[in-house]
Amino acid sequence: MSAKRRRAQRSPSPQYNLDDDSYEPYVPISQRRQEKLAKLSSLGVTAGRHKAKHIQEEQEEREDALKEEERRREKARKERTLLFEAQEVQKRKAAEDAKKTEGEKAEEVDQEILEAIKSRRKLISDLELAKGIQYTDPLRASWRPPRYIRERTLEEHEKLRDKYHILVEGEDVPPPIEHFEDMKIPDPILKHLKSNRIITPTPIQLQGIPAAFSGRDIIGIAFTGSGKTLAFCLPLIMLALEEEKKLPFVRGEGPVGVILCPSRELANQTFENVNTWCSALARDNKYPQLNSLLCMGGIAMNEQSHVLSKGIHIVVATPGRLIDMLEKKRFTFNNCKYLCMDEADRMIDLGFEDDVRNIISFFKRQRQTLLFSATMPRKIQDFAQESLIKPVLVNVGRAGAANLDVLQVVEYVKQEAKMVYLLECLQKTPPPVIIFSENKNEVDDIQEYLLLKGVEAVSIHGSKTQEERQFAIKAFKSGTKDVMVASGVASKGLDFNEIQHVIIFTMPKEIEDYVHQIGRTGRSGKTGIATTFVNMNTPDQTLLDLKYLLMEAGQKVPPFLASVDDPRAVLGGSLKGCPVCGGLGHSISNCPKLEETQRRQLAAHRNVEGGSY
Ligand SMILES: Nc1ncnc2c1ncn2[C@@H]1O[C@H](COP(=O)(O)OP(=O)(O)OP(=O)(O)O)[C@@H](O)[C@H]1O
Repeated sequence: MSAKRRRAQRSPSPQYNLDDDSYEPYVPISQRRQEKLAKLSSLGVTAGRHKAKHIQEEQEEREDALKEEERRREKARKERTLLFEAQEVQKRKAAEDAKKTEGEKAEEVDQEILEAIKSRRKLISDLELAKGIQYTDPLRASWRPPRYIRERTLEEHEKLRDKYHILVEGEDVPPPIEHFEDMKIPDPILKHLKSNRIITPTPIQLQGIPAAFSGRDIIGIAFTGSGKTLAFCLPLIMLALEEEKKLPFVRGEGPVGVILCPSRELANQTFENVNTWCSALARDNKYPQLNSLLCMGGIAMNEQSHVLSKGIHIVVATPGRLIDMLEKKRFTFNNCKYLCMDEADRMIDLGFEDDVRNIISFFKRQRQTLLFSATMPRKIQDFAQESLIKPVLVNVGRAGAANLDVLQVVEYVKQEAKMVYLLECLQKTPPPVIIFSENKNEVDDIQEYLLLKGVEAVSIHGSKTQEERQFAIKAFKSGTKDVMVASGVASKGLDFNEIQHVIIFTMPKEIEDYVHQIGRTGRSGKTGIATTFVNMNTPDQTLLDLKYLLMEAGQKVPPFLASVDDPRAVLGGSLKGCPVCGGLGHSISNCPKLEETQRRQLAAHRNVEGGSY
């Protein structure tokens, strides 16, 4: 083989081998130049776009950063302003506070406490609450004042109220009526009242009775012994009479209304009054017999089975037994439309509030609600106003003021000298006399001492049996016994005839209790004396309450009492009465009643907690 042929076999020429990968076809220079140009120009545009995008992004980032910075600055500026404002407010407040007297500051604290304790549930039934029932108008009544009274002007009504020192609040208050004869009361009752020397209405009656006859809810406040019982019993008797006339009651029907009392003694006394007036009515053949039921602890219900076997018109009750009877369905409140609470401030405050709510939940229809008392602190009045429907407030004198027919004597008697001085004190007037003490043991000690000294004395307090309590009251009322020694039980509402003298052996902490206690004398327009022993053991605050009460009633203030300074006056605060208990000598922040309430609530709370284990 020639050398030329062998070279050709080992290394073939690239131009001729078409299967070789490295083969590149020939492209003319002009075409290649154009293609390069196109490639370059296309590369240039993309880079421009990328670049523009990049620039825009950078720009946006810068703007965002600027905005962020601006926001931070604004926030800081605002914070600085708020801080500044807060500092300014603080400075202003400090300056204002500096200007305020200690008294004004104390008043602010009192206001805060009052606001805090104000939040109470309205006195409406759970059923009404659940169904969202809200009555807006008072019950309709068929009674109307006589035409000539309706035709009087509002000024004439107001003049009459002024004449009797009656203050009223409320919408469309019914007119006052000066004579029982104009109230359309049935003749037999009028005659009976007359025979008991009840001839003209007292101020609470002349405004309270027309308002109640008109179907209005009432908050009635008038001093002790001013005839409130008739003012709330008579409207119920009239209502029962009207219902009975429409359709006579048969077994299982009724009652039309209920009167609630805080103690058995008071319930018993009110029941006797209602019975007397109903009997007076039934003695006249023109009128039907109205049946009333006394419903309170301590009496066997079978004693009353004869009443339960007929229709019942009126129930007078203490809360506990009433709830028991309602739960046992001995009668129902399906058609009950009158609820009255005597000594109402006590009923809807300490101790009974839950019972009252429970009782209200048995009502199935709208009712007329009446609250009566001699003492009614502002806090309770406000609460009551909220719970009633367009109530009429009838106020005779300041709520919680003492009866002006009572001569109040306050004496400083050392603790160890009290018993001996008591004997001397008993000589001031002829019997009957009531002696009050706050403490059950002290009541027993006093009675024992008096019995040893030959004084005919009986006693009542919460630890005595019902029989003992009833015996004591009967013996004292009938005049068999000259002196009754009692704890607070007997102070509220009991109407003993002709009591000449009340001796308060231990001054109660709450001034309301004092007002009720001295109110056992000076009733029904008669005068009486109240002697109160105080000494080192009587707290200054109680002495202050007493001092202001004496001043208000225009009574002599003994020097030792006059010398008790009021810290509020020293601090320059206002001397308004306490809204919780009505005491004039202290503010809410040191109210003994509030302390007592809190103590009870704490105790109740502990009991509940204890019970859950
Ligand atoms: N219009 C009247 N005229 C004369 N005496 C009356 C009149 N109304 C009631 N009384 C008599 O006055 C006395 C006191 O009445 P009542 O017990 O109703 O007073 P009160 O205002 O309820 O007192 P308290 O706040 O102490 O319960 C009773 O003996 C009663 O018979």
